[in-house]
Amino acid sequence: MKKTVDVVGAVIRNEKNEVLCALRSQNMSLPGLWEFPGGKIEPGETPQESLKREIIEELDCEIEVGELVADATHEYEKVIVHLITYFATVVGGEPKASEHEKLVWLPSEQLCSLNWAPADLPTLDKLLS
Ligand SMILES: Nc1nc2c([nH]c(=O)n2[C@H]2C[C@H](O)[C@@H](COP(=O)(O)OP(=O)(O)OP(=O)(O)O)O2)c(=O)[nH]1
Repeated sequence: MKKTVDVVGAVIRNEKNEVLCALRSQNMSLPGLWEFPGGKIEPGETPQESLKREIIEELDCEIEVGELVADATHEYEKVIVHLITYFATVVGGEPKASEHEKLVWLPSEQLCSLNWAPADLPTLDKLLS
């Protein structure tokens, strides 16, 4: 049976209402696809706690976590990803890519120009609705 992983992602918006998009690098699974930064929820963590921790680890900045955006499951070839996304804002430091290939800020209406990880499509639908 395929493993299900619980993953949390941040829809980080700035004062111009742009969204931070992160490109998965060649060292990561799903290389070359765009995602919302975040990662796997560890045992004993709330999704919000995981998200703050992952963003410090991946982007070296502090966020405040807001409302839920989407909660959806996608079956990949080898794994089932249960992705929960939340709106977030940066409250300390500036996002810097350490694991990702690059980061870009895009207005919502341009998000569909990127090639997103399939699990992220319900989040995109919410952002564009
Ligand atoms: N962080 C994040 N992961 C996502 C998104 N969409 C999506 O399908 N994923 C997948 C990619 C990974 O399989 C998993 C997240 O795990 P992770 O961020 O710890 O990725 P990872 O590269 O360290 O995973 P792994 O290769 O070590 O298994 O969820 C997203 O928007 N954000």
